[in-house]
Parts: sequence; structure tokens; C-alpha cells
Amino acid sequence: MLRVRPSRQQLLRRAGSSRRHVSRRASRERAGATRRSLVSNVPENSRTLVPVVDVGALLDDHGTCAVRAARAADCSADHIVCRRKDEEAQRRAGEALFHAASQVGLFYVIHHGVPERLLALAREHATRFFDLPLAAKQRISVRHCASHARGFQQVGENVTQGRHDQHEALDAYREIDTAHRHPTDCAGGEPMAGLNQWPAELLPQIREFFHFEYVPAMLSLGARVMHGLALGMGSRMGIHDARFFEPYFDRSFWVLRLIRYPPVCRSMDGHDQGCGEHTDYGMLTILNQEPTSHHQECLEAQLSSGQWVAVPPIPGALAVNVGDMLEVWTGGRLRATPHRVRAPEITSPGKTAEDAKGRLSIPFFFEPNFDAVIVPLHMNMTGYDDSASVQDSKCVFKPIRYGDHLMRKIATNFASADPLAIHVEPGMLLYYSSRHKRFVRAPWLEHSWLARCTKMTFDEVHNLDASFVDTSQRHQTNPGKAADEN
Ligand SMILES: O=C(O)CCC(=O)C(=O)O
Ligand SMILES: [Fe+2]
Repeated sequence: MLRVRPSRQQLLRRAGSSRRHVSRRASRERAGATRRSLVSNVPENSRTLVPVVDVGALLDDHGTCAVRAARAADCSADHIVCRRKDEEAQRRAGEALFHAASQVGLFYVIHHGVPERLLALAREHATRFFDLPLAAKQRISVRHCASHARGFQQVGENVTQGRHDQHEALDAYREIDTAHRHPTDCAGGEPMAGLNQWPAELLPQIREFFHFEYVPAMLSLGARVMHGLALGMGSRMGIHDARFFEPYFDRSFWVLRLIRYPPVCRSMDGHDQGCGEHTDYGMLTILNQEPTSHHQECLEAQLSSGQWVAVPPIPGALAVNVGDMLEVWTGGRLRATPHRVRAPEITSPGKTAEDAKGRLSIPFFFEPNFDAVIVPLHMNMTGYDDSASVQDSKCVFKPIRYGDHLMRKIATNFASADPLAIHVEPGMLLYYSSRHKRFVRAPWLEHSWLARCTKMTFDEVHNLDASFVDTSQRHQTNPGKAADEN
């Protein structure tokens, strides 16, 4: 019998979180078959190569956090997807997840149960934060924190593979209140203990929103995806319990990043790195990108063939990628996907006010507990099918404590982070040029973006001159190490 493929609109409607659409569908149809994206504006490569997985069948066990979060965020109950437990559907969703995570390592999830209103609210909070004057953001700089990890990083401060990333970010981690800590929290990782830095006076609700609404919803989704993956791995990897991974993430040392990428002049050599190529450190990253038609081709993932494909935002879907710890755990069966972000282009055709703001994204890193020791499954389990382990022959995967891996990674991110971007009064971004031996205005950043970021007028930014620049030398920390930027 000829089956009619769903139209693009139908697929998009399904991808939204409307309960009515979901409940009418046959369980077989929603069981999580890996689907191809049929969304307009999605580059051809991504349509065919980045899988879309329906995880709706996995919602039952852990829907509570999302529901609570949705209520707190004043979302309509219509947007909360609830389903009856259907083991066969869950198994198929798990298979689809496992397939996507092993083939590409990056995939979209739909029917994920996180209300769109909550995702949008997170982006609104993040936008309000980035629209603060630079001086206000600098007051909660990572440099004021022992770990150099919790707080704000200005454009260029984050370094990937020795190059300065063209983004600004606010990082928050699971908080470890040193006065009342659990004995295993951050054991041996003292610098990571402590509380996050938020602009409490200027944005009194931001901490509450992220800590008590957004993070619980993300943790809940992360747990569901991990359950699905455990089901998908099943006996072929020696896993007989969907909750196998739970003890390793019940005190997840999660990380939340709010990121804004300013528009750049990509043709200026070397300044189009929004975020350099990397893999993420932990288990799963859940990415909330602005679902607009702008910046469709900023985030890119590398397939195992070596080809790079765009991972554009898809309304109703969240992109998820596998991190290093899952790769270690599975002896390489699941793939920590290399990915990177190209900074948005200033002069994109049909540029609008939206474009000028740059690209906003909110990755949530669903990580193991700080002290979780990740032992490759085949090393401690009977019944594991060794022949299926891609990396066995290379013997590269060894047990590792997540906290140690994290601290090593953070150290490399900031070891060479002598600030190339320098904050100077009255809140302007300047870069040290080792060629010119002085500070200069970053020429690859758009004037209107700098004006927005610094709260200077367009003309003031445009007219910055060297004499003003020279007075900033007192803020220099170690410009000698900065790469030549001009
Ligand atoms: O902004 C994005 O889309 C991804 C950012 C990212 O890969 C990261 O922060 O690890
Ligand atoms: Fe990443």
C-alpha cells in the first residue's frame, strides 16, 4: 500500500509540543523512528544527515520535573506532553537514540516534553543579560572566581585550540555550597566548589529562573535521553536496566552556558571563529538555539566521514550531542561529535535588526557527578559484545573520573586566556595588536554591535581613535602573548 509521506507542515506541527496532536497519533508512528528533517531553510546536508529522534515515548518516568518547571513558568498545561508507558515504544525510541548517537553523535529530539515557553523564556533572560552594559557584566567576570569558570567571559576571552572565540558567555555550574556540602560533591576539586555569579541587582529573577525552572527541566530531559540510550544499548553492551547510568548522574555536575555571538566580518582572516572545533566534555549537551531563520549555518558538526554539516535551529526540536564521557563509557560506540560555531556574518543579505544582535544559544551540559568514575563498559561487564566496540583495537579508552577530565579541560581553555579582548573605561572592547604594539578597536566586530554592547553611541564607537586607545594600557594583563590580530 502506498503511504503518503507527511507534509513539511505536518511534521513541524508534530515537532511542536501540542498534546492533542501527539495523543492522536498511533504509538507506532511516535515510537521514535529516526526521521529526516523536512524543515525549510535547513541546508541540504543537514536534511539528510542529522537524524531527528522522537523521544516522546520516554517521557513517562521523568516527566515530573518538566511539569513542575512548566507550572512555575506559567505555561499552559496543553504544552506538557504526558503519555502512558509503552515499553515497546520506549524500546524503539531507545534504539533510534542509540543509532543516532553512534552514527552521528549529534541529533535532534522532538516531543521532548520541555515547553516551548520555557525555552523562549530562557532566551529572553539571556538576551536581557547580554544587553546589559559591558561594565555590569564584567562585575561578574570569571576572573573574580577561584575556578575561573563561574561567571561572565567577554568576547575573545574563551580560547579554543589556541584561538580566541568570538563570543561572550555566562557560565553557571551546579553550585557547591562549601558550608553544607555532600561529602562526594567536588571531592578533590576544591576550585570548582562555590556559587555562581549572577547580576542579582540588575536582573533579580535570572538566577531563580535558571536554577529552579530551566535547569530542572534540562536535567529531566537529560535523564530521559540517558534512559533511552541505556535501553538502546541493551544486552549487546551488557546493560540490563534502563536506569543503569542513574547513580552516575544523580548529583550531575551540570553546566549551563548562555552565549551570544556578535556578527563579524568573516572575510577578515581568522576572526570567524565563534567557537573553535571541539567535543564536549561530559555525557550529553542539550542545545536551545533561537528558532529563527537567521544564522542557519553557524553551528556545524563533523560526521564520521569528516564532512562538516550545518545544525540549524528547528522549531520544536532540541539539538543533542554526545560528549567525551559517553564515548569513553561505550568504548567509542557512541561518538563525541566534533563541532564548531562560525560567527554570524555582518553583511548577510536581507540583514535585519535581529541579525545585528548576533546569534544566541544556550547549551546545557548534562554531565556525570563530579566524582563519577567512568569505566568503559567492556572492562567491567560480562556479556558485553566486544566485537561491537569500535575502539577496542585502539585501546584508547581508560577509566576516568569526570571531575579530573573537567578540570583538565577548563585549564586548557583558560591557560592561554590572557585577555585579547580588554575591557576599558567606559566599557569598551579593545584588542591588543602585537603587530601595532597597542590596543585597537576590534575591526571585525560590527560598530552597531559594539555600540549595543558598550552602550556608546554608534558615532562614539565609530570615532574611537588611537589616542583614546593608548590610555587603556593600564588594563593590559599580558598582551605580549596575544596573537597578532591585525
Ligand atoms: O553555540 C552553540 O551552538 C554551541 C556551543 C558549544 O558548542 C559549546 O559551548 O560547547
Ligand atoms: Fe560544544
